[in-house]
Amino acid sequence: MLDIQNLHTYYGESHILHGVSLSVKKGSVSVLLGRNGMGKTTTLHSIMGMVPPKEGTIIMNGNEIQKKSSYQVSRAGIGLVPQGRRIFGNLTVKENLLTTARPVKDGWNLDKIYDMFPRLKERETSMGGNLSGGEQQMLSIGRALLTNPDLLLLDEPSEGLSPLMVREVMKIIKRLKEDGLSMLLVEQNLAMASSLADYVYILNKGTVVFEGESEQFDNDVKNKFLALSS
Ligand SMILES: Nc1ncnc2c1ncn2[C@@H]1O[C@H](COP(=O)(O)OP(=O)(O)OP(=O)(O)O)[C@@H](O)[C@H]1O
Repeated sequence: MLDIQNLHTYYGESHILHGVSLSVKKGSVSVLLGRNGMGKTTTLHSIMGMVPPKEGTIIMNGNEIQKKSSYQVSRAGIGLVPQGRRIFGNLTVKENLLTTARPVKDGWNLDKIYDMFPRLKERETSMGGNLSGGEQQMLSIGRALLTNPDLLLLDEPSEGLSPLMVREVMKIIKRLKEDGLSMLLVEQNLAMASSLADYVYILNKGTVVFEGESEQFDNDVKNKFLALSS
């Protein structure tokens, strides 16, 4: 579904991604790991056209998108749940959900989102800025789903959440996976990453230093490439 080859991305003169290649198969979850500052968010932003790459190709459903703007990438079928959630604080929950929605026959609609996240229905008229971190994460996921993406990019969805909320978010992502949604997940929470991944990539200084099936992502790999164990 998504195939990235040899991506080079810069911020001004700073060369951040050095030839990143990765892919997401239809209906599967690829997880992108790496310590802080290694280029995970930059990879997602490059895919979304927010920080366009200088070199490389990004193919989504057979079409090259590396030169498209963000709204075109969204129309090409990619949704983003951004790091830090990026909720519109001065819009209500319902407005947050509908502002970027793109209805599709038999796709996600407001009722389906409220079935999946009953808490958002209860808080429909609350301002986005007044929600808890967990509620904002639900809202951010719901907002992205309402663009009816074929592929969902999630940037550290567990960041800053309580253990209880991390489990909730994990359940939601599992359910989306069971429903067949393709996802590229950036995560620092190794337990969450391990339980959701079909395929794992590890980034180090803008280069993929490990890739493999989730079974190959064992403690040796974690210790060697992440200097962490789960
Ligand atoms: N807007 C920017 N301008 C200049 N440099 C940036 C900018 N955003 C990120 N960087 C730099 O690019 C590198 C990669 O950052 P990136 O946010 O992609 O890392 P990350 O792996 O997602 O880490 P984190 O988990 O901390 O978000 C870092 O060295 C960072 O300082």
